[in-house]
Amino acid sequence: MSSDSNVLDLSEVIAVTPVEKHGGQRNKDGFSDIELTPISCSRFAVHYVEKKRGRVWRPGRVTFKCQDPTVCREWIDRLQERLNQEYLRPRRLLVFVNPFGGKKRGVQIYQQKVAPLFDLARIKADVIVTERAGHAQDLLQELELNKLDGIVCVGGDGMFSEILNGLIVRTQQEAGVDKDWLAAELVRPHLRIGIIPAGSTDAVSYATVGVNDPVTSALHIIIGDCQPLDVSSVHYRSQLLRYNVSFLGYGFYGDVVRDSDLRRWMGPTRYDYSGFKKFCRRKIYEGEVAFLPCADQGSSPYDQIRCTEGCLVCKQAGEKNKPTPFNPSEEPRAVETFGPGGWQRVRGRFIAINAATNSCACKKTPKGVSPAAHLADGCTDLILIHATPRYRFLGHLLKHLTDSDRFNHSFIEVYRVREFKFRPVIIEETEDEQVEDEEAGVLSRRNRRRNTRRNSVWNCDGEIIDQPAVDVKVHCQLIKLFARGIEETKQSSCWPVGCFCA
Ligand SMILES: Nc1ncnc2c1ncn2[C@@H]1O[C@H](COP(=O)(O)OP(=O)(O)OP(=O)(O)O)[C@@H](O)[C@H]1O
Repeated sequence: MSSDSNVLDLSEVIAVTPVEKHGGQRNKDGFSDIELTPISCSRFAVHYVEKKRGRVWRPGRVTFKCQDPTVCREWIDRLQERLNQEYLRPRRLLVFVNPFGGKKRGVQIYQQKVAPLFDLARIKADVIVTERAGHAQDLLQELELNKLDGIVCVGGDGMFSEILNGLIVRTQQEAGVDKDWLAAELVRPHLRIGIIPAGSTDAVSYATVGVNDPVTSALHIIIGDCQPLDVSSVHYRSQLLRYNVSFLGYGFYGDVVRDSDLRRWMGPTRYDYSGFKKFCRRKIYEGEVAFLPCADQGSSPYDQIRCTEGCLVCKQAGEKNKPTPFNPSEEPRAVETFGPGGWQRVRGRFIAINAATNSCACKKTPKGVSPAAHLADGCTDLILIHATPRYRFLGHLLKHLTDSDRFNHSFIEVYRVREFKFRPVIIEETEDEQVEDEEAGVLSRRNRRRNTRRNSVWNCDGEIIDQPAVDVKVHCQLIKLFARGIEETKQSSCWPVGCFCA
């Protein structure tokens, strides 16, 4: 409900509860401390989503009074019945909590901010606090998932990535689809994923909800929001490496994540430290990128229009990519990969090769790496940053802070693509070495050619992929989140400093 309106949309009602006359003190998060259920109550509370500034949601509450307790009971029952008919609302969730993500507050965040709301909305949650990295992903291969309506992760992008990978791999296994085959048409998981942000960057939460606020995300889950999301699969030869939903970066951003991973003890500031360090070094990587452009999309990375709630570009892509019913007795189908545009190639010396499957917005880069990228159009924005002096690269990085045309540089090429491949060129470096001249029996300086591998790694949604030669393919709307895309607001936030975490 907006602050200037008295109309309450039933789809944004959290719960209806009986209230005792003097009960229901609010605490600072807006929860009611006393909720009693007397048989003869004459008041009831409607808990609803209250929209605050900056896309933040809070639980609001309005109390109704009835003269007759029977009428009151009837109101409660009817409204509850109506809420039960909202079939997209989850009733049972599996929740994974990473106790070590971000500022290590995952368990507290869940217990204090999320669990009371799930209880209020009568959602049954089976909670697992992870014991090690990879725990959630492993459990997703063996747990019974049939009775669930969704899976929730409490943590950052790394934790979300575990749930994403675990769920997609499990779905393909059950459907008999070969996940390693790049051309396979993947089967969409039926469970939605909810993200309660409790990490350092929370880029997926930013890109899909517009804010990293645990209460807001919990409310999106409760009212059963549904946002389809594109997923890229990253392969090396005939092997799946990872599924990814937002950012892939080789070169500068790969080096930053590799360096920052060694400095986890620094907390979220590790990204800024490693970013500064890698900016000063400015390594150049040579290689060839081949890509398949989105020929029929009617949108481009240079658009001024942003992907927001109810985006038409995503809607049209969804209609074109309706899943064909899966028949396990059939051979897995191959998706046609060579569209009318055909493959294109760029060979060069790059500071960075980035792919943004959505805007990749985060707190310090509010507009994202590619502001016009869509959540669910079946494409990724491939950004090639060619070798250039440091000051010009800095100019590009600083443009991440503003809405000005950040791709308007001669050293940057941007393409909206469905698929791409990268092959590095291994640089041979010449080094002066002291070697022993056996015949003369003296030490002399010689030029010796050494094969020195100077490869970067891929930053895959904040995780490291060591293999530089990758094939990447976007799977249109492969998963669904408990979100609704970015809601339009009048005010926009902009942070004063840039960040290097992409
Ligand atoms: N119990 C655990 N102990 C150690 N590591 C864990 C545990 N549970 C999950 N992890 C791993 O911790 C890594 C980081 O977690 P997470 O993404 O939640 O936080 P973050 O890295 O601080 O946030 P962000 O990814 O948004 O920057 C993940 O890759 C995940 O696999």
